[in-house]
Amino acid sequence: MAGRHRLLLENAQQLVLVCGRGEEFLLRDGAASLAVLRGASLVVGLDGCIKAVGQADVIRDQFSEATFERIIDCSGKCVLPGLVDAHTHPVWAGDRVHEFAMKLAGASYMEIHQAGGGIHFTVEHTRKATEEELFNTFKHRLERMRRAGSTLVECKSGYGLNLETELKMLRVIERAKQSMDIGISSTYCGAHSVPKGKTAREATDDIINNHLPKLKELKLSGEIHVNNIDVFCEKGVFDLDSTRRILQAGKDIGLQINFHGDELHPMKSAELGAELGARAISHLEEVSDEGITAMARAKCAAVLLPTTAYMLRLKQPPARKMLEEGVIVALGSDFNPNAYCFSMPMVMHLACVNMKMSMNEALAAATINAAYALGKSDTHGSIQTGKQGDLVVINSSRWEHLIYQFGGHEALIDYVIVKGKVVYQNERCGTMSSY
Ligand SMILES: N=CN[C@@H](CCC(=O)O)C(=O)O
Ligand SMILES: [Zn+2]
Repeated sequence: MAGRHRLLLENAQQLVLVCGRGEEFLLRDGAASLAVLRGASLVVGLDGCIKAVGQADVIRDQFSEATFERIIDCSGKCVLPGLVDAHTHPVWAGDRVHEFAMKLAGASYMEIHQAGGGIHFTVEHTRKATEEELFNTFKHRLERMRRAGSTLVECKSGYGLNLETELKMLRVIERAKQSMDIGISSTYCGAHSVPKGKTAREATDDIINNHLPKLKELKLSGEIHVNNIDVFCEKGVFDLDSTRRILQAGKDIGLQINFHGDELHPMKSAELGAELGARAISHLEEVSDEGITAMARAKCAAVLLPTTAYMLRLKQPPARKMLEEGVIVALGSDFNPNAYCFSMPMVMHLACVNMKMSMNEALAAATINAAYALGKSDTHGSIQTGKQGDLVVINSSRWEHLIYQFGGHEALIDYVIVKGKVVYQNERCGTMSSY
């Protein structure tokens, strides 16, 4: 194949496809036989999509007449799909390090929340922050996530709780979507907590009667493209009935359902999500056996958040039971002022050690399954001809080192690539060439 192409990654020791047969997700058995090529190369076209993947000599012959904007010799290195972070709260102002000290001293998440801290502390600061201030910190956080290998990130609003600030946050997310080389799935999370001065019912009515109609209007005008709707379904926050009403109203305006459920108390969130056709439910530390069965049957992804369970010393979600029962298990960093972690490699490590997932299962959960949770596994989450050229190159002959070396991702990751463009290059690989 002649012509001009964007990128050739050549002669990788391991090229981790993740899926070998175009799967939209991987269950336990699929993850066990993760698709990996050895001595392989891949080509990304000028449109940012993968054009060919195969043995290095075959690709060399097939593209002997072609030219490339960039060629990277991956001898001794591994190529993986860009990581997908299925759950983050990255737009906010204010510093809650003092609450970390309180939790270390024994205060619970909900004790701090009910005392007016937690989400409410962040809401106060986010309402006061300007859109520019929020964008600048958000941009920096996205760059740190990308530096750790994430190329598609789910980003929530939820620190406004009033229409004005929720829209301010969603505009910040939209601006990053349009201007940064990283994939973003945006989530309206106006039901992240009950705002001070309102009851849960009043907040629910405000969201359904005011927030969501405005979002629909802005979607039609093309100003803001929100993908998902989220609710913190929790004792003392939004109960099952309010959650149902809000999620259904969001689904009615075309949003995918992806919400916080069964985190601190068994709320039957999983059963509700399966009933409503939720794309994903996050947390699930307190999920019931019936909820697991319902999620598996409904192909509703479980987005597990190891850093929050670790940091709050919660009981771990029953990941092994979910995998045995055929649930699609995905991972997210849950980056937020309560769980301050940007790194999906560390999330995968914690999922293995604390949730007893295998490294294969953790990688599938942080790639194809996380993409599925965001409704994007047709374009992201595995290395396959036609999919977006989002890739991570590590300087190790075994891909598992990305999980095994806890906190080692900054030394391991040589290149992060989005749509075939190198968006991060480790300084050990020389200076970044401009396109
Ligand atoms: N549980 C609710 N929401 C976030 C925490 C948000 C915050 O504390 O600021 C979570 O997923 O853990
Ligand atoms: Zn969350």
